[in-house]
Amino acid sequence: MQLYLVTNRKQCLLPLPEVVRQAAGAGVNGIILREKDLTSRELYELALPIRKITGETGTTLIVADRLEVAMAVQADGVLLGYSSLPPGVVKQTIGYRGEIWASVHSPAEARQAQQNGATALVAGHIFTTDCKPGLNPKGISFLKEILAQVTIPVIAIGGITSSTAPSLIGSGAAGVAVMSYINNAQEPSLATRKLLAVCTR
Ligand SMILES: Cc1ncc(COP(=O)(O)OP(=O)(O)O)c(N)n1
Ligand SMILES: Cc1ncsc1CCOP(=O)(O)O
Ligand SMILES: [Mg+2]
Repeated sequence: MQLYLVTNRKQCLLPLPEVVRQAAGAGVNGIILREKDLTSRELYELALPIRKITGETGTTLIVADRLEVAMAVQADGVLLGYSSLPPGVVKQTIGYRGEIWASVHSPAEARQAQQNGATALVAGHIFTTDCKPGLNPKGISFLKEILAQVTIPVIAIGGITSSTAPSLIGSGAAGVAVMSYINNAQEPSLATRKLLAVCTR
């Protein structure tokens, strides 16, 4: 399984570019830059050094929500959520040629996203997480329902740690996306290595 870091600079004990540098250096497969509260200009300024770091390590960079920022920094793709442009608009109307990932929360959304040109899906939240307070986790059964609907890669998100990730091996998920476990770590490189050891088992 692949391992993706979803950024959250507010959880970080170090400056975000340093967390990204450590995770990328430790071998994470990709960075999903998700800082929804920033303006496009602010996100662009933050994305520039992160693009430089990921370029040096050959790590995939996906920008969440903001297609214009993804294009401006020549990221590998965009991750579209509820408040973003729909995948079909990004692909057909705009003609974006990069990766188009979609954040999905039901089998119907997953099917629709694939039909409209999504190249991968991020599905969750699978396990309990402080990032989705008061919301019941959807569990591995939900992941399986999504996998049954689509042929594109599906990445599991929500509550992924070195303790929960092993239960996803063999589930069919192409990867896992992690926020708290790495952003919030004293040593993001160590947290990344621990998760990679599980994911590559
Ligand atoms: C039921 C439901 N509605 C909306 C959201 C927010 O989804 P999304 O746009 O994917 O944003 P994040 O998942 O990145 O917070 C949701 N999670 N669930
Ligand atoms: C963006 C997002 N969508 C579902 S859970 C989540 C946050 C990541 O969860 P965690 O911090 O538990 O890795
Ligand atoms: Mg979501």
